[in-house]
Amino acid sequence: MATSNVLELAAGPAKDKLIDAPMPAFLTKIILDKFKELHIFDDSAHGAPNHCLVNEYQPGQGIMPHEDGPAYFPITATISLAAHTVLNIYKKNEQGEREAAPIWRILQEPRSLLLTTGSMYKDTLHGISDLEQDTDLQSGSIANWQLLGDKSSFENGTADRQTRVSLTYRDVLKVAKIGSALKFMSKK
Ligand SMILES: O=C(O)CCC(=O)C(=O)O
Ligand SMILES: [Fe+2]
Repeated sequence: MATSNVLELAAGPAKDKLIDAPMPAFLTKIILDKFKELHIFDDSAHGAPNHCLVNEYQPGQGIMPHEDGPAYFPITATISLAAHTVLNIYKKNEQGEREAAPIWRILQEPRSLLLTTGSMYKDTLHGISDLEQDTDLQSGSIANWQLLGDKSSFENGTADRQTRVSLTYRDVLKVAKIGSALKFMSKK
């Protein structure tokens, strides 16, 4: 599958561990205040996100269905910039395997915020198809159709993908202070 370009700032030495480092101002200004105002991360381990993934998707690029997993406090805040996409949500069957067809499609508008939490975080997978155009955009097929800010861009039922940048904010549960992280690395 054609996938996005990813910028990961302050990734940790172990996969599920974050090296404690401040996020750059362009990822925190305005946005983190807004999250506070909306009480999004009030109950999370650090009371605020400590990690942000920046993904850039060209038309035709997507991301394989996956779960965000237990390394994070179970809330994901995704800001979409520049263009829309359609996020496919998949349920797991009794064996814990992903069902073939998505159960919901979520239309993420440019400048929108999507929060994934609760059973949506724990019991479903999400992915973005590697399409150049989204089709069947209408109330019967898009779960959040009634919540859209500007339906006019999607009213003919199709929308060409354009370059989209997403900011995915999460609270990584395990954080290594930089001092102990350096000790850890020098032991190798
Ligand atoms: O770009 C998106 O909106 C999805 C990204 C995502 O699922 C992730 O980073 O875990
Ligand atoms: Fe994800």
